[in-house]
Amino acid sequence: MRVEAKVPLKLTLFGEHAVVYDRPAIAMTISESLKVRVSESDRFLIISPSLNIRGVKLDLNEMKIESDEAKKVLRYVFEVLNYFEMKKPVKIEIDSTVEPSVGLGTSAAVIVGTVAAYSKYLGIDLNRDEIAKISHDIELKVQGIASRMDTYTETYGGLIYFLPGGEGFERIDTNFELTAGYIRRSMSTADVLWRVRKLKELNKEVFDNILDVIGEITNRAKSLIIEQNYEELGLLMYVNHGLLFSLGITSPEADEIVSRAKQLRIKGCKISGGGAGGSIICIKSVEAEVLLKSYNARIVNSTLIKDGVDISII
Ligand SMILES: Nc1ncnc2c1ncn2[C@@H]1O[C@H](COP(=O)(O)OP(=O)(O)OP(=O)(O)O)[C@@H](O)[C@H]1O
Ligand SMILES: C[C@@](O)(CCO)CC(=O)[O-]
Ligand SMILES: [Mg+2]
Repeated sequence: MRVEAKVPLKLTLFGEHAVVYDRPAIAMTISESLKVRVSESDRFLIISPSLNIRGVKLDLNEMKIESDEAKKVLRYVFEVLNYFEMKKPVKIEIDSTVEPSVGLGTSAAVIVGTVAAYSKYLGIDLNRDEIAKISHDIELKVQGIASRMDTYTETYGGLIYFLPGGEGFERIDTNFELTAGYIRRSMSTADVLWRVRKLKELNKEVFDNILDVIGEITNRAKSLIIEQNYEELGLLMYVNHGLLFSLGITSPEADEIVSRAKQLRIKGCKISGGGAGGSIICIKSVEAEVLLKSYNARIVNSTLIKDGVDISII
């Protein structure tokens, strides 16, 4: 039997990082996706063509490759297999339409896809809430810090508003067109999350005030998305980006792109996701695409997808 889980990737519209501290956030699934295929094998095999591993140690006698880096980047998959007590050995193939670690929720997608496909292969029927909860718990275990946003958005799909307090979420039933792309990153989202945590410990009051303003922006943005008022919404994107800059989450290149966007009167632009480079979203326009391309950004298909993870027996 071969089971395939197709997971839509996601863009964070507002509230990244703030959502980790129980502020609201808005995210949406897009046409880019990551697939996890699970099939019979006499030993555990993980195949992921888009992963680049730096540094290996080769035991020539045994012709075995050892890599600490490989162990680190595959921890998300390992923790899923551990959760299911590695009941049956399988071959796991991971194919993504984008590179790893670009601010599009690839870490969450690897987890959601492996949970969905491996549980189905084992004959365990999980509903979407169970897939989302198990996946969030695993992302939190691997990273040490994580909100429910990415794993729940990719499990359920659509344009989703996460309520303050870190519990509920609700679907926003409207369309929303963006121009999006990603540039190179200097670190993983987990690294950025821990750097931001240190900042919070330095000055909790200032940190919390900034997060409160991001929360207010996110709540206002929810209404503007529903009203399709992209003029005011775009202004809030610039403000949200500026607040992420104040928390050290952006990157010089991303800041330059967003500043140029404002200069070019592009309605709105901000980083999206973990930061340190990665994904950038703008209110849809030809100028935005030309700008992102001029910085060698990889343009992504940001068409809103209303369905979450899809599991099939192939
Ligand atoms: N195709 C893949 N195969 C195996 N592991 C992957 C793959 N893509 C991503 N990963 C795992 O996810 C990690 C990247 O997670 P990270 O959170 O930094 O990026 P992201 O999820 O794309 O961005 P964000 O969390 O900001 O949305 C990689 O280092 C690797 O461990
Ligand atoms: C940066 C962050 O808010 C979004 C990463 O896509 C982390 C999280 O919510 O777990
Ligand atoms: Mg991630």
